[in-house]
Amino acid sequence: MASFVDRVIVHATGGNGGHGCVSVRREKFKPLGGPDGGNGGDGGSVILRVDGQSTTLLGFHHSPHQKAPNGEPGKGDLRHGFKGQDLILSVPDGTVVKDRRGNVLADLLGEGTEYVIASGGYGGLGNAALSSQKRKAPGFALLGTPGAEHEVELELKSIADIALVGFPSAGKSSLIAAMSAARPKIADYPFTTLVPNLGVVQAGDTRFTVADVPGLIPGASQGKGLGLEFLRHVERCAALVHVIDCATLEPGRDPLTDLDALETELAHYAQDIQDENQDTVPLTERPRMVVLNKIDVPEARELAEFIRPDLEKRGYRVFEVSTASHEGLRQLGFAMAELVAQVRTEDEPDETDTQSQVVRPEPVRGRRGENRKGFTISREDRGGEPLWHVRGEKPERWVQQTDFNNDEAVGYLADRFAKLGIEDELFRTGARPGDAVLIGPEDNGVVFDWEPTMVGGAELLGGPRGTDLRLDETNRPTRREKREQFYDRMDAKAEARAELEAERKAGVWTESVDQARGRHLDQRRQDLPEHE
Ligand SMILES: Nc1nc2c(ncn2[C@@H]2O[C@H](COP(=O)(O)OP(=O)(O)OP(=O)(O)O)[C@@H](O)[C@H]2O)c(=O)[nH]1
Ligand SMILES: [Mg+2]
Repeated sequence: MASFVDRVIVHATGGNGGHGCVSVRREKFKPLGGPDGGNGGDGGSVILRVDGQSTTLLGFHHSPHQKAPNGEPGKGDLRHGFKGQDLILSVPDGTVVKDRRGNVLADLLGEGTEYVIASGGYGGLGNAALSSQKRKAPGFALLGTPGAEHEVELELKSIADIALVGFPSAGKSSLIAAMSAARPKIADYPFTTLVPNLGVVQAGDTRFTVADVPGLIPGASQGKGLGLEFLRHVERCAALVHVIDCATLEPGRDPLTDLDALETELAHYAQDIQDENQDTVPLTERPRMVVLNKIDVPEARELAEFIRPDLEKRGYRVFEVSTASHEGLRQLGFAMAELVAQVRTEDEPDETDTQSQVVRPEPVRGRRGENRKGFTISREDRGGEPLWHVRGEKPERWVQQTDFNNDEAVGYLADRFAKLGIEDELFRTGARPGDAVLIGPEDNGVVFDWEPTMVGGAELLGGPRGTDLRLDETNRPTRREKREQFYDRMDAKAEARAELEAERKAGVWTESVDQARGRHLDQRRQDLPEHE
């Protein structure tokens, strides 16, 4: 027996980004023509998209693992790698996406609505894109990052204007088959219908959808029969139609008891779900009608006529039909159309309902405690030694992009870290050179021995943040010292002058100081070559 598939687990893996390429242009007479390695292409994403043609999640039951293609690596001569194509998975309208803990991630309503389960990795830059004024010919390229990997649970909650509810074999599938183009399986055993069938009915100018859901039995809200598996489908329908079998020969069953049993189950279920969907009309308050089926059987017709007044007293509109002879179906169709039109005018759809939208998972950015630059540093102990744990979207991605066999690439990574301020932050939080630094998650990160020299900023090494050894070593004079030096100089000059004057007076010199300077300048002028 086919199993009831409207809840499946999907393991989605985004495609890996292609690696960037390292290449140098070759040209005749130009031995080093500059870098020309192309970029890798981004990996494809795994995306769910609501498709009106799709009615079941059965496909995922058979192939739960879905992987989008990888991006192609870049090549020389500036050829960039192709992007991996997104893998679009068609899902029925009303698919709910949950994580493995049962939290709702997205509720896909409306044709074309998308949800990205696992995004593809980034393609790596080639050495052409990495070249800059300072780094003219990079001997490295960035690696592509791996695609994201996520496991989600998909759950289908059918959306239709009207849901047919009733005991197994009441004739729900027969009814939808008689009124629409849907061709569900019909058979004389309970639980023939395992997956909901949707049919489109046209009555007059009104066109509406009807969902035929699996049969309901007492205890369903506690999980009996197919239990909650299908009560879910009723949840999204604007109106309900009770289909009641008037020809059943089962002991203990008659139309009124059946109806009570159905209402009790719905009420139980409604209570359970009401907390979740507070903005929708409660299940028990949705408009409903009663269809008494199988009146082509004489006893059934009698019974139907007999109980009709009772039902009407309870406030239901009642229709006696036979899906076999098609008796009463026309009136039923118009009554359903009326009901639908009434519901539709009551709640005009908001704009968001008609527009298809793209739902993306929350970006990793802005995690709690992260600083403005997008990373956190926390101190952990590992065997008595401190371990500085760095988390953040950027630093983690940069590590993934680095080819650790290439020193130049490692240097580039170090530059990026320093630029982001990780270096400064490590100093600030009290890390010491030689300490272990873990970047990324515990199980999948990269551990470095921290060597600030490698990263620049080595001069900060000796002292704590705010002090700089260079400052202590220099002897730039203060203003006061400068003034003192000036006076010293002046004094010395005055002394020398006085001494000279004294010597001149004593007759050691035959000319004054000024005369001597003038003579000296004349001499210099004569020595200079003539200008032409
Ligand atoms: N005589 C008669 N038999 C009917 C009529 N409608 C349905 N049946 C029969 O009732 C049986 C059950 O019909 P289904 O339409 O499969 O019933 P269902 O409510 O979809 O049942 P589940 O899918 O098991 O919940 C089938 O053998 C039908 O041929 C009717 O109007 N008259
Ligand atoms: Mg059925």
